[in-house]
Amino acid sequence: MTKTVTKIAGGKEPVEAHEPMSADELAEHYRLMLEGLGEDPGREGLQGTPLRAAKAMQYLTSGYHQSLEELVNGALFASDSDEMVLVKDIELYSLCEHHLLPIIGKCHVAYIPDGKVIGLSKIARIVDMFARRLQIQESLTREIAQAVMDVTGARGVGVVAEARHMCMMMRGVEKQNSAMLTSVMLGNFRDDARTRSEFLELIRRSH
Ligand SMILES: Nc1nc2c(ncn2[C@@H]2O[C@H](COP(=O)(O)OP(=O)(O)OP(=O)(O)O)[C@@H](O)[C@H]2O)c(=O)[nH]1
Ligand SMILES: [Zn+2]
Repeated sequence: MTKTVTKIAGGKEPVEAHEPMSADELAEHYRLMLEGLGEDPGREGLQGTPLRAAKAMQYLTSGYHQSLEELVNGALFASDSDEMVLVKDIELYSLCEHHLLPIIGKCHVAYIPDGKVIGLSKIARIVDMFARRLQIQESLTREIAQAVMDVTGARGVGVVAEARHMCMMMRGVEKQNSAMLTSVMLGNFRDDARTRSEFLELIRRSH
């Protein structure tokens, strides 16, 4: 396996990383992992598992290979609205970079346009692009906010994420009811207390 410098799409700086493997190559590592866990990868129930798991993990980290530009695909529309746009309760499925276990929750994204609005679905796609990487919730929240800002040139962006970490529930401290809340406010969401509280108030409402 050669170590190369790969530009991770969407990241600000090129990061040093390995070239990704094919699903078949990655499956071989899953097969070894099963052996390492004392399992028999040859038994009937596990025969397709290494390749299945490899493909699943590739999908769950496919956000590394997406670019914001392709994802937005030009879906920006001229608008003179300067009212807040909020997309609430976007499902969030990510993987924690410490344990490779799921982070499950939801995310609320708001922005105040400055001349253009973005296609509604694209906000959810931006969330998925950063969620489908190995993450900590703080970075995930910040990357989503910054991407929405960069793409829309908005006056401000607010992102709140609330999620449960399987590494805290299934193992470790085994806390089943704790959730982590993170928020990032940019532009006038940061500078203007009224904008921020309108956002937080809208999130709190059930409809
Ligand atoms: N800040 C932050 N911490 C996280 C996130 N996901 C997992 N962690 C924490 O990362 C830490 C890793 O700590 P370590 O002591 O190295 O790992 P560990 O022995 O598995 O820790 P325990 O989970 O406490 O058993 C733990 O406290 C996790 O709860 C996240 O998104 N943000
Ligand atoms: Zn974890």
